[in-house]
Amino acid sequence: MEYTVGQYLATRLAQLGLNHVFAVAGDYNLTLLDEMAKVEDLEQVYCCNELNCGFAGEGYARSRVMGASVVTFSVGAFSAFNAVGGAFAENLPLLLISGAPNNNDYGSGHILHHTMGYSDYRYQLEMAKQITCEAVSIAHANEAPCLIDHAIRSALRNRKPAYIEISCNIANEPCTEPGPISSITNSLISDDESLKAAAQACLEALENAKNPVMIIGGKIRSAGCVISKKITQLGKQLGCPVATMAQAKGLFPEEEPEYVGTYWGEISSTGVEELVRNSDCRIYIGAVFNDYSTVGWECQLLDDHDIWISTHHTRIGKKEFSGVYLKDFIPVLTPLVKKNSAYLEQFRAKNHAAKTIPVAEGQAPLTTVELCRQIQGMITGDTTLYLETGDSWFHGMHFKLPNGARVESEMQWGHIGWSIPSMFGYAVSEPNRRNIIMVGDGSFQLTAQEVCQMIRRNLPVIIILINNAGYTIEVKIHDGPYNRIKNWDYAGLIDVFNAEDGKGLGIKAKNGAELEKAVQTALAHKDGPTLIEVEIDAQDCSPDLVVWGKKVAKANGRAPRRG
Ligand SMILES: Cc1ncc(Cn2nnc(CCOP(=O)(O)OP(=O)(O)O)c2C)c(N)n1
Ligand SMILES: [Mg+2]
Repeated sequence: MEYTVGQYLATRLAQLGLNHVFAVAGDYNLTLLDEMAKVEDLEQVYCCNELNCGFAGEGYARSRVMGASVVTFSVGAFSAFNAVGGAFAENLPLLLISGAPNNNDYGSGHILHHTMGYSDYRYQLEMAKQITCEAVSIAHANEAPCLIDHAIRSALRNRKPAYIEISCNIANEPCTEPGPISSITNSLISDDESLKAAAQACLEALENAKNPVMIIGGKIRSAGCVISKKITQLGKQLGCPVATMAQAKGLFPEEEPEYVGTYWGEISSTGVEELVRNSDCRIYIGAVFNDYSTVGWECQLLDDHDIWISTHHTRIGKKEFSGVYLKDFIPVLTPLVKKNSAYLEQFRAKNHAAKTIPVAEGQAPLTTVELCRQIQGMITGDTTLYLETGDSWFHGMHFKLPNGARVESEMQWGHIGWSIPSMFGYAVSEPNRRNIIMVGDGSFQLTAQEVCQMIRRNLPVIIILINNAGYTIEVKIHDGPYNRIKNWDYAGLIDVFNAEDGKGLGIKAKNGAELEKAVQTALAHKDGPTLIEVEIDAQDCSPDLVVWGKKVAKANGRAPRRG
């Protein structure tokens, strides 16, 4: 088979197991899209705009080995960059591919459309270098295979986005045939000596610990399900209490007896903050300590007794072991550790079991308590629940997840509106899961149009839209007129997106009885999305958000350092 640059790129993506690539057309990428379309098994999925296209690729990367989004130069790529920044912050391998100027124009002094209006077009590559682990520019066909492989390999090894721009007149130029994909997927291996030394140091630390506790953080998400399973085995082998940080909700099976709940400082699950604070050996795995996850820096931070295992290095007490990769370290450590379940038994004896939530009166105005009680009833082992930035984060922490259920959030980047396009990309990859989004009205207004793509592809995503008349999470941090928003008829929007042939459903629910009915309709509706717009009083929010909001406001309001 004769290969062109576009076909080489598409073949590499197909070899990695991608069946879809997200795109928005633009005259710098049309030939590239034509060439990529010639490769079987790699369907092009078109989005409404490049921000959503980037987030769709990010959502796909939450389900597959990576995601890929194709945009046009500058006017497309600049929008997509926000999603690329999010993928970087969330450790997700998204490949952003941009069309680029004709290679004859470089150095010509030509002013081109869709550029900044001067003749040096390298600014986009320089910008991409700041938000990816690798950024390459392809202006000659003979260098394409090597640069494409290098960018993809870097993204996979670093679990970070990468960037490829291809001159528009190169995409259909002939190039060599791709070799075995293993040259790209083979991962770095840990330094053997450091691996053994880290395991030994860890065992000594655990030997001396009376009350070890394992805390799982959000970096594990991008390490993939295989690692999650290995971490579960370690937790069970150790027999100690296991907590998940907010970003890692769902990354440890919650039906396991070792699971104790969410560790989120003062708003942790009952008894968990005290359990972590009183531990004499905290084993953090993939933990991310930022101002939000530490509730304004008021959480237990790393100390000399702690073990911190991250994706690329490990710190045990005062010793650093770089080049010890999580994927290698956990399987080496697990068979060596001794069970130490005394601390877990102590915790269980205090019986922190959550209280049952009573069913609200059916005609009473809907509350977040009743809403969450009903959402809990929707969650099954094949559910993926997206929690959008907002009060949804805090309610989401209290759901009990049956084994197999997944939660996705974006707590490091926190771009409101992320959940709609990211779930679109995720659902393209996983159409048969029960895909549910919990999203606020404020967030929804940023990226709502991607619901029309869910309609176009008959994806049965269930969108629980919380209409609480504004930016409640911001109100609880710091209120002002800027937190009020123009109301929409959110449920009515579905008719707009349906146009003549769509199968989306839009339902309003203002009390428990209407919500019950809407949920049953949504669960039965399989050939399109269902948006359930729930009316919630603006003052009704998670008590955890009120506590968290005050602490974050305090951290934001620290006086400037003098001198
Ligand atoms: C792109 C982007 N722009 C602004 C913000 C700041 N922000 N964070 N949360 C919000 C409000 C979220 O409001 P909703 O989605 O309605 O959520 P809740 O009312 O809290 O349920 C803003 C405006 C942000 N996080 N991301
Ligand atoms: Mg809101």
